[in-house]
Amino acid sequence: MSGQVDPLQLWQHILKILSNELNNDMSFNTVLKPSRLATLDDGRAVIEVPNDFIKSVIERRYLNLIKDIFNSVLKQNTSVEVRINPTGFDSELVQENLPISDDTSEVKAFSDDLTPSLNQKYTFDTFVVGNSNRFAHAASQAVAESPAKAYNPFFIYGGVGLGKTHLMHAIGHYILQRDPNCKVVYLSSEKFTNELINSIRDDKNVEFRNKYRTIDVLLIDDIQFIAGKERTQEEFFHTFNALHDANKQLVISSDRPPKEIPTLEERLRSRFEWGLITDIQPPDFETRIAILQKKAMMENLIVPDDVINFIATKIETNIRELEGALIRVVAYSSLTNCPIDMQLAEQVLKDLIPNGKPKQVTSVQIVKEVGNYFSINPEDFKSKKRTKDLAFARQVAMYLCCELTDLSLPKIGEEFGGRDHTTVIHARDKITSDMQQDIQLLNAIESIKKKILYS
Ligand SMILES: Nc1ncnc2c1ncn2[C@@H]1O[C@H](COP(=O)(O)OP(=O)(O)OP(=O)(O)O)[C@@H](O)[C@H]1O
Repeated sequence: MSGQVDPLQLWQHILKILSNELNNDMSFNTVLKPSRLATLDDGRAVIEVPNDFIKSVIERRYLNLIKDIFNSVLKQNTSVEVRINPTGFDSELVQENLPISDDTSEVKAFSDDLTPSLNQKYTFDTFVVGNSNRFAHAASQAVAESPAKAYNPFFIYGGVGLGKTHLMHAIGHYILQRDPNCKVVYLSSEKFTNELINSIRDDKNVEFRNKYRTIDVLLIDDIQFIAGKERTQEEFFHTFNALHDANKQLVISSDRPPKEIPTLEERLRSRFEWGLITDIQPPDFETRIAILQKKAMMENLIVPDDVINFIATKIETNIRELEGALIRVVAYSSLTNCPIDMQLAEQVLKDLIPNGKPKQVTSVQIVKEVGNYFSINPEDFKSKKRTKDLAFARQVAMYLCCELTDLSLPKIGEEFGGRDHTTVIHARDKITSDMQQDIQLLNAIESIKKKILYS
């Protein structure tokens, strides 16, 4: 039977099943998608992947599932081997030990042809409105209804994980729904900077300018990262003017208001203040409950009210963490086959300190405990080395820094040898996702956390 199968088609089919099974875009896109079925002979499948990291993740986590799918699709016992063969894969995947581009899959920037790539989940429909975000939500809707007419620029600021990106994407979706030909571009200011640097390097300034000055709606996230980058500010200033003069909509987000962004040129600051500035505050208890209920409903999860209340009481300041806690409880229940109840929730979330993150934890303590656990020298966390074990331990440590400290993402990057904040975002999201599928990792991280918090 296997002799008649087109490996390419078969692999596409298997990937499709895997994607459904895993119900997890991030692992799928980053680990499984960059792979191919090289040969299939006599019940023996060889899968090729671009690097050792992907190989080891597939072997550790997905091999049995892949085998099962082969068996059921081919109706014969199939052995599966994973091999490294970097040729023919995207060069980024091959060079890097980590198979991931800078963007998290949650928030993909647009592709080079400026096709918007917005997270499907971030719409107005899925956004829960409460006192903390009512104004930002209403203003976002007004902007989406009448781009470049209501408020231009529209500036949203607020703390980490409070829904700024969600609202920006919702604006993008809404505008595109009404006018699919509208050129809507979403990107982070970091991406803007990187593209600018590339354009300078490749002598493509004109192309860069034309690209950004011919769009209808520019959604630019995390503008605070252009602080101190003079050339980027200069270029963004011209982009801003060109778009604004042409009556195009600009939506800008930041973790703080324009006047508090250090080393932001005055002319940019004043432009950011031309339109409407609105903030998002941490959600109140009722909104946290509503967010958890909505999330559970969207994911078809049945979570008892007392567990929802418990999570909403434990986590007050960050909606991403709120969702993360719910996911952890649900993952733990499905991995251990225990029902979701208060006992389980208390066990899974016992290390969470009420009222947000414990301020006293430092990255040094985290690196020490993670290093102890994985038998890695703390110094190595800052190094350029990227051996498999070290890279993984570093991601765990970055994840814990996001969870347990108040350090900003760029600051965490700095603590790990000057790595980019997008690397930190990737580490955080990857470990969050891995924990949902790997009970051992979940337990390991719980035990490291306990050491950090209580010893
Ligand atoms: N009001 C809300 N209703 C439903 N989900 C929300 C709401 N606010 C935030 N979220 C969810 O919380 C998570 C974090 O939100 P988002 O990424 O938009 O935060 P952010 O403010 O852009 O954070 P950062 O500063 O880290 O970029 C997302 O999954 C988002 O969908």
